Amino acid sequence: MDNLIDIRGVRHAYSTASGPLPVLDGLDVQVPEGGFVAVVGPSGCGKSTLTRLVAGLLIPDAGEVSVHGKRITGPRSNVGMAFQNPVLLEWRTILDNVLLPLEIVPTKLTKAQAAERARKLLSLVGLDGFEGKRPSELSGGMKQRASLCRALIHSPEVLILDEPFGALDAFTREDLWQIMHRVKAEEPFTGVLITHDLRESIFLADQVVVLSGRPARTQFVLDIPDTGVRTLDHLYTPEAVAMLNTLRHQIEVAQGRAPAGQPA
Ligand SMILES: Nc1ncnc2c1ncn2[C@@H]1O[C@H](COP(=O)(O)OP(=O)(O)OP(=O)(O)O)[C@@H](O)[C@H]1O
Repeated sequence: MDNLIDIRGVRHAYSTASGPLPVLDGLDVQVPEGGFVAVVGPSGCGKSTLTRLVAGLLIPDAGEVSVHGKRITGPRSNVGMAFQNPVLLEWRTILDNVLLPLEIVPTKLTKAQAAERARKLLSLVGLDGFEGKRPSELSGGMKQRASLCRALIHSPEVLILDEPFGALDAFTREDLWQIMHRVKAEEPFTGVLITHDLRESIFLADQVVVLSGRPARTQFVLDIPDTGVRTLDHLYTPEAVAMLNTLRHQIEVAQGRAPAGQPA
């Protein structure tokens, strides 16, 4: 399968007052069309920097980032993004917040078609009836669902999720995971998920990439077998526990707290 996102041999350092800060050094991530890759790694290793590269907000010092075989040379509009903080605009209704990207990204949809699409997305994430509400009238999980709809409204080529569920309580987070599966089935996307939650990574993604400590390189890649419909019960199977142990060990290696090799 062709890779829609192809990151090869990327190196990058930020300029800081105290000199260059090397953040990435040997980053390789490939995401096939329709694929969903989770990126995990120690805090501050460069995960969000990776998302900026894919969005074209940052051009690497060395190596290549391409989407659909085209090298990225500047900001891309055909990307949908959702972050830990959903940042919805309080003076707009939920529907109008979801429609916001269409005011920036060119669209072939008429106003009526766009509104219909926004309503469909809101319904898909269980927010029927909330279209006319203001963000402050929604819970944290509901705001995050609205922000997911906003990220998808323009049918982006690439969906980037940077710890979107990180601030939610455990039960709401699990709800959102299941909603993500529903969304992916109805609105297929190619995505990159940044997360600190290993259970989330194996539940949602079809591949998990572990980054080393800073400057980060691709340290380990785990393919998650396609077992059909995933339910939360899958997280408690011996196979899932073994995958979580492998990933936990890799994180400890990345943190310099365990030697490379198989976990004991
Ligand atoms: N614009 C910038 N200028 C200078 N340094 C930066 C900039 N952005 C990020 N950094 C630094 O680069 C490093 C990597 O940051 P990044 O946000 O990519 O890490 P992260 O893995 O997403 O972090 P976390 O897990 O804590 O969310 C950090 O040390 C951060 O302080």
